Amino acid sequence: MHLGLIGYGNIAATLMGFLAAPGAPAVTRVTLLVRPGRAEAARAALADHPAETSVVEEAAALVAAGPDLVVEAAGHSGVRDFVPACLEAGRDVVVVSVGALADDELHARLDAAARAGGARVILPAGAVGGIDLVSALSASGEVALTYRGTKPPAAWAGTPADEMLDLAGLCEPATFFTGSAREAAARFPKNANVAATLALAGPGLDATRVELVADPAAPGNLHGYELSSPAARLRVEIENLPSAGNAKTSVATIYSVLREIRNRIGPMVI
Ligand SMILES: NC(=O)C1=CN([C@@H]2O[C@H](COP(=O)(O)OP(=O)(O)OC[C@H]3O[C@@H](n4cnc5c(N)ncnc54)[C@H](OP(=O)(O)O)[C@@H]3O)[C@@H](O)[C@H]2O)C=CC1
Ligand SMILES: O=C([O-])CC(=O)C(=O)O
Repeated sequence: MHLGLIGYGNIAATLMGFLAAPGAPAVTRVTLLVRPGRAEAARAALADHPAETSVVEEAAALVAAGPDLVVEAAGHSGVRDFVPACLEAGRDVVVVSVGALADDELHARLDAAARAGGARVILPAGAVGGIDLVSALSASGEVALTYRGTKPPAAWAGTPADEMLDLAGLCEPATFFTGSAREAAARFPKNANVAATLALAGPGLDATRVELVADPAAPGNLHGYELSSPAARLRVEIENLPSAGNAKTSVATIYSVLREIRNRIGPMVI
């Protein structure tokens, strides 16, 4: 497979490591799209990678390279800047920064671009699980979903939580946000993508209730949710290991992207 990758931060670099490991999906070529001025550093970092790699700085160059699948791992602005062009050119895109779709205008733009190009936007489960059931149950009638995201204080650094709490001095759990998934995704673009994923699979961005918590005793990044529907009730608690390169991002997110790649290559999808 020829993989297109947008962004070269924690997720992309860790993913490239996974793809270099024995038994990895057969990605033989990677075209990486980075911001202008970042290409040299990315080229140097990937010099020894077993796949054939090239680094470009414009969406047109990524599209021209002809990747079989594109993965966006560049945050909400990366979705806005580069994903529409990939879709219009007929490339399916795994959008990791799902919360970007909380912007209705961008959501509609992606939808139109995908239709125009005959391509698909693939929303991975990311750091959360059970999306298959949430999505399936959304057809069963009225669905209610409440999500709680709990992370250690350091994972909320640089977010609005910084202004609301003394993160470094926190001695007990503090709930600093309650609201809709749409609001959470917009205000916490690096931490509330999971809320958007659950909402898009389930009752929608405005109906999904979200609580965000900083907890100095949290053993990792915790994602919990409760769903009730006419067909089933569901209670999920996930304890995720933060990734080494970014405390905000759980490692499971990167395995989830790897799964999307594996499912595109192998004969069986699971
Ligand atoms: N679905 C899910 O469950 C999850 C989704 N996420 C999403 O994934 C994103 C990436 O996570 P992670 O890799 O850990 O974050 P990092 O901050 O480590 O990496 C983000 C990278 O994206 C690059 N970037 C930012 N804007 C653009 C742009 N417009 N064009 C190209 N590159 C850009 C940055 O480049 P530069 O160095 O130039 O700034 C940086 O290298 C998060 O921001 C979050 O939105 C994260 C966790 C879970
Ligand atoms: O990786 C995580 O734990 C979840 C996350 O940051 C997000 O939802 O944006």
